[in-house]
Amino acid sequence: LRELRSGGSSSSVYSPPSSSSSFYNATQQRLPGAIIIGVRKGGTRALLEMLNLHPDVEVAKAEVHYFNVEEHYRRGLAWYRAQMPFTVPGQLTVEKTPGYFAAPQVPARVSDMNPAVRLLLIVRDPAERLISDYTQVLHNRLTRHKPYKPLEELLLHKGHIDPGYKALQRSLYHQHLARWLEVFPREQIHVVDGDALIRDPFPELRKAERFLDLPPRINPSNFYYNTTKGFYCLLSAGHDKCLDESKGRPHAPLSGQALKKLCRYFRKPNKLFFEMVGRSFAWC
Ligand SMILES: Nc1ncnc2c1ncn2[C@@H]1O[C@H](COP(=O)(O)OS(=O)(=O)O)[C@@H](OP(=O)(O)O)[C@H]1O
Repeated sequence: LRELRSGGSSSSVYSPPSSSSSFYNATQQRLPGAIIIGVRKGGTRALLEMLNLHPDVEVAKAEVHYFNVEEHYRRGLAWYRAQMPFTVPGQLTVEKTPGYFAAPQVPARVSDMNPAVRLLLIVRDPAERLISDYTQVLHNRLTRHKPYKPLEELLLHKGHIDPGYKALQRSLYHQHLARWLEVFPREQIHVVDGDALIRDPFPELRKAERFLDLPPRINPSNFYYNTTKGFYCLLSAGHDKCLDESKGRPHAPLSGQALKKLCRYFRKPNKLFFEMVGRSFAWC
């Protein structure tokens, strides 16, 4: 279990300070034993920060994009390991890169690193996710003073849903999951309900702890609802932390009619996804 949790260890990256303490000697950067693979805008940051409340978990603060960006992947595992936090034996290293889920080359690469690595997939209503995805791109463009088309123009072509729209494709969860299931057994992928995580994080965290074989250490008292933000924030050792303003921002508008078309479009893909994961979600 420890081997699986630590994902193997580094022998050369870290030179510990000269100390006789075996604790310091054992402090190293280790490959992740668990990865949050997506979905983009599903609540991956919230899940990572919440898992980080656990004393046996250390997380890579920034998205690593090792398996999905060629330039990073070419740098090899030593580079990947160097992006990880320092841990002591028995602690679990976790990283999150939402771009992994929909990138076709990633599942085999992750398996090459460690076929026993545990995978967390946080999903959210695919229509909401798409709108959130659009809102993020719109925001990025506006901050660079670049124009961007209204969502409806990107989403609809001659009044019908345009299957070529990238943000729509990222919401076709069954297609992406099928590629992961060619490489990993279903039991190795834990599905987190991102909508439930927003409503009440604790039950989702308890299930994630169980999946990761962690002793139950995250408690309901680690969360409080922040009425100003309209989301749960984190409480740990007297510190109070909300996610930044890019998480939980107002969504770009979409007409009721277009939303209805979108929901109808997702009906079949959603059903296929539910069959794959063996459970259903109350999505539109
Ligand atoms: N507690 C808490 N606080 C703030 N935000 C929360 C929280 N839990 C889940 N979420 C939802 O996380 C959504 C962003 O998802 P990601 O972190 O996966 O986005 S990203 O892909 O990394 O950009 C973000 O999406 P938007 O609401 O569309 O901004 C949030 O709805």
